[in-house]
Amino acid sequence: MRDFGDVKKIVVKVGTSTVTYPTGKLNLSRLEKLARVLSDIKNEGRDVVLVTSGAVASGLGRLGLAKNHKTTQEKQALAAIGQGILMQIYEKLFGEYGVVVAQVLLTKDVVDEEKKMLNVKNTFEYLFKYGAIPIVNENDVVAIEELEFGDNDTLSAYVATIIDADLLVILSDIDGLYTCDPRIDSSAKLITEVFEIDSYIESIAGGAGTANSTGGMQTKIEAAKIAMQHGIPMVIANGENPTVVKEILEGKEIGTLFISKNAISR
Ligand SMILES: Nc1ncnc2c1ncn2[C@@H]1O[C@H](COP(=O)(O)OP(=O)(O)O)[C@@H](O)[C@H]1O
Ligand SMILES: N[C@@H](CCC(=O)OP(=O)(O)O)C(=O)O
Repeated sequence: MRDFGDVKKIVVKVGTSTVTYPTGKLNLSRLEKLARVLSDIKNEGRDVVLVTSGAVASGLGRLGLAKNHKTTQEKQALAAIGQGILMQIYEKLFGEYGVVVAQVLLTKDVVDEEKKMLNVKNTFEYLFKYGAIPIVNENDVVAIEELEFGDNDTLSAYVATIIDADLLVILSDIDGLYTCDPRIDSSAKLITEVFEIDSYIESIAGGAGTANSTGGMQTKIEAAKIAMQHGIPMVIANGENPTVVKEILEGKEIGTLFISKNAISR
């Protein structure tokens, strides 16, 4: 039986395939549900952070370009165009529920340099004090190799550790971790709980499922490793209906839960 009733701080990550259509246009009905459920969770008295992908895809969508415009420079420029599109819709949708949002763009140096990490930590703390929902993405424009997370799955796990979250939820276009990629093998079975990332778990995690996404299950397993090392439970679930976040907090057995044995006995 899962019990997340006491969760005070939650990080929710949404992938490109959850927030945009393959055309790169925004999935408005899904974003509306996401803003509603996260506002509701905030109203319950929890601190909420949203880590959102979709900037590059939104840039593609706005310009009406094909998916193959994806050199690093193209992606950086597309992200610069798309990030504003994302923030504009979040500002509008959360605003309808009276929730203040804040844009936080991060690069990997924040986890490598103590002073920067402290600045970021303090900013999150004040945003929570102000009752805001921080909306996080990688700062793609400056994220050259040495500075980059490269994917928002590991970014969300680092954010969870920085704010000392009680739960990380990764919403994707799939129900959770399967015994192999269900897009390739229809006999794949959903794994409901993982207590340790061993070589078997690493071996079954494949790459991205859609052209606009990054990392696939591999980067979600990397995220799980980071979260588990810090004793933070993580759930991968299908973001098709974002109200699933509320159900997860209610303790429903949804998706794949990653939890270290130490965290259970705490
Ligand atoms: N073992 C696995 N279990 C589930 N999905 C897997 C697995 N291996 C690879 N995948 C792929 O990972 C995809 C989800 O990751 P990704 O495409 O990066 O989406 P997102 O944009 O949500 O991050 C799935 O659609 C699936 O095709
Ligand atoms: N920072 C990029 C997201 C990269 C990424 O990890 O995407 P995804 O695999 O869809 O979570 C963007 O906003 O387009």
